[in-house]
Amino acid sequence: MGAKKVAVLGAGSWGTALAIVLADNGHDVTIWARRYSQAKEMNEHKTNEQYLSDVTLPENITVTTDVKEAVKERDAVIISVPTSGIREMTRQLLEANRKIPLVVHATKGIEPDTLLRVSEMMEEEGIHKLSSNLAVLSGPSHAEEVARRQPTTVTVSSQVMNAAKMSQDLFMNTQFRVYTSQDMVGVELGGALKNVMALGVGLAEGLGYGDNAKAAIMTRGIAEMTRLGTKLGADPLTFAGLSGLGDLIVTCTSKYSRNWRAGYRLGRGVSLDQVLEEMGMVVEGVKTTQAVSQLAKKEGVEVPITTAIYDCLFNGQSPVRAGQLLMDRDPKKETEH
Ligand SMILES: NC(=O)c1ccc[n+]([C@@H]2O[C@H](COP(=O)([O-])OP(=O)(O)OC[C@H]3O[C@@H](n4cnc5c(N)ncnc54)[C@H](O)[C@@H]3O)[C@@H](O)[C@H]2O)c1
Ligand SMILES: O=P(O)(O)OC[C@H](O)CO
Repeated sequence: MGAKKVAVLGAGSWGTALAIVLADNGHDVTIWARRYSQAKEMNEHKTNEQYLSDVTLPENITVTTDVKEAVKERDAVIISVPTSGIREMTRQLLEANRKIPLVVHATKGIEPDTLLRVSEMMEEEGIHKLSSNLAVLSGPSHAEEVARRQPTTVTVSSQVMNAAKMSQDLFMNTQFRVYTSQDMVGVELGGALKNVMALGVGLAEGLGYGDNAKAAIMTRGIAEMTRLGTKLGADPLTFAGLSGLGDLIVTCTSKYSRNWRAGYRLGRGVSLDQVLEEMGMVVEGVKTTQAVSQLAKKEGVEVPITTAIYDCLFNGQSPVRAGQLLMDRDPKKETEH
């Protein structure tokens, strides 16, 4: 593929790491950052100290705080802001009013209250007026490793196969291997739901529980994710892939995982407000836990692990008691739904 002009909206850890992949592929990359001081640092010093320290940005990345400028004459726009910023970001994109051949979002969450996936939020805001090619990029990929060119595999998914293929061509390189999928529902849900399980594993480890508890939450967690996802129209096999099991493994076991770290601190008895303040970066799993609890109730799907985590986060439940209640449920067959 020839060099393209690409905009990345979001200068956090993930937006910056994806911009590095794109710049390595020879594309001309413009990042949109919210804060002028950050844009200035990235342009002048080629660093992003707050979100990705020890990384030098390639020369073919420029940074602006003007969305219109960022998306001018771009072949593709990548959106990498937290779920809470998706609507505003899409509105700003619509205000810029430029047709875009390809839009890829890389956000992992579900909106509380509306219970919509990220692509559904974007559709509701009218993204189709700018582009008929909307894809999601997801999978086991911590920004810290991607930015250091460590081997990583992800999935790009779109209902439009050509959009998935275009995304694959844009991002793929020898350290960043990209698979395609047409199960956007499953890929988006996998990326969002694994964050809830990572909070749970962190909580358990914060309590001092060991690898058995970790394996239990991960394995019964993927069963729970698959059960809810299938009810919402996803292909169950997607949950065995990179955007499901793959991302669950990395987020529940990596030292870089913010969701795991937040859960761990909660398990050590630190309050949710303090944990979020300490983190200084988005911990998507917290709001997603609220959303998944509501979604499961609405769909009549049993999600005992999510419910236990929800109670710890929002109902003052003690993590020890929540764990005990999970263990004391009625006996079941392993494959029972
Ligand atoms: N960090 C990773 O390794 C990683 C990997 C894969 C996916 N993701 C996902 O990517 C998304 C972004 O995460 P991140 O790690 O870059 O977060 P981050 O906390 O590192 O950075 C968030 C960025 O978004 C900006 N922002 C915050 N609220 C905003 C809003 N309302 N509107 C516009 N911009 C806003 C911040 O200024 C910051 O630049 C999340 O959904 C996350 O789950 C992260
Ligand atoms: O650091 P986390 O827990 O937000 O996870 C980041 C990515 O989703 C891992 O693939």
